[in-house]
Amino acid sequence: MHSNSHSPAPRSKILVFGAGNFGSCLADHLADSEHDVYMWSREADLVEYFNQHHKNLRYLKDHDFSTNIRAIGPALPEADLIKQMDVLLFAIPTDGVRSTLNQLRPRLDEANLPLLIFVNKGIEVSSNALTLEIIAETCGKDIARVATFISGPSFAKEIVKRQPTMVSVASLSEAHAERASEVFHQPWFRCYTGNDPIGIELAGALKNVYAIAAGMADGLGYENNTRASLITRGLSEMTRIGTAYGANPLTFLSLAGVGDLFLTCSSPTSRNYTVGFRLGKGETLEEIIRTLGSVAEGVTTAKGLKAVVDDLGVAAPIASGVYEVLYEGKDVEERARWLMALPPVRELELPEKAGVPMRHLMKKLGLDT
Ligand SMILES: NC(=O)C1=CN([C@@H]2O[C@H](COP(=O)(O)OP(=O)(O)OC[C@H]3O[C@@H](n4cnc5c(N)ncnc54)[C@H](O)[C@@H]3O)[C@@H](O)[C@H]2O)C=CC1
Ligand SMILES: O=C(CO)COP(=O)(O)O
Repeated sequence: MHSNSHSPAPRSKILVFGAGNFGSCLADHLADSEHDVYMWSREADLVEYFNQHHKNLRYLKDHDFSTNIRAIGPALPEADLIKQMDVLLFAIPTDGVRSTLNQLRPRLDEANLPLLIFVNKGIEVSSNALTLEIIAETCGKDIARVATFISGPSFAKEIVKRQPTMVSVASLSEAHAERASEVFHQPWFRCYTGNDPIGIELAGALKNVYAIAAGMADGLGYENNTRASLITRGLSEMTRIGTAYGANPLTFLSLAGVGDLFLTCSSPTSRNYTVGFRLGKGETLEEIIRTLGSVAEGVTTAKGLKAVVDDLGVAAPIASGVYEVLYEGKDVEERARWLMALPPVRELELPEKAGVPMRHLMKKLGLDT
């Protein structure tokens, strides 16, 4: 008999790396979906407290977590535990991915590889690399070709309350994207699959920089017209950069693109928006980072993005303005006036010469036919 309802995914053994807001929230979602969940943290006190109280000592402190999650750490898990896993989920900031994968690589059995899912949203500071490239460099091209990426409008604080949420899931291997979607998909958490992981990654990383810009505008006291314009021009800018990189322009209309851009540019729940808002109110970046209590990846990504944009030679005035405030000591209000005083341009323009970074990456992955 045909049914439209979703049949439950087979029960999987899942190891989540990272026990911050997003790692612990996703561990909770997966455990609630009947999977067996392990959650690794590098913080020994968090591990002990979590296993005793089913509460996270530092993040989402009010939430009662599923008793079906076992916290482990601070040492990274050994090969015998990893061998038992169907899924490894990475929920650590982009700048921690390379060292984590370097340590894990010898413990992975390539003949029996678990499904790898990445949910970080950023560009690595030291290399300007996206996560797909980091995976290729640390784990090899065969593992990178089947790695999967989840991104979209998904505040951890709302997922733990089971607010209806929808995300994009992408991989160069659509079969693997479908597996990742099956692991996560629930009536309160819908997944939409695709085959443009570079586009999904760029969208997730770049929206954090535009969220800082939107927060700055709100902090300066500008109102709804300004925010809506910034979101739209941010989308235009992010699509131009992504297309020049080699991503599919349509990806920027996805949940990971405009969906997450809209979310983070319009809510104080976003840490990136909050960084911008506080800068707009006159606080220093150092003070904001010291007191934020959680990562705002847009701050480091603005640096990597500046290098990427300069390399691609595309116009990205909003991203440049954010970079100049964060790293060149420019005044927020002066940069806002500078943006408004730029000469008029055609509204929608995609770059003619596109795809050089993507072609380099595909070559690294042995997909340059
Ligand atoms: N919080 C949210 O609503 C969402 C977050 N994300 C992304 O997920 C990633 C993680 O973010 P959050 O969990 O919110 O950050 P967080 O600041 O709440 O927690 C970060 C976690 O990563 C660990 N960590 C930090 N550096 C590490 C390193 N070098 N090696 C190993 N572990 C390290 C920390 O100990 C902590 O457990 C970020 O890329 C973020 O952009 C994506 C969607 C939603
Ligand atoms: O990516 C997010 C929600 O989709 C979280 O945004 P912030 O990192 O700005 O809090």
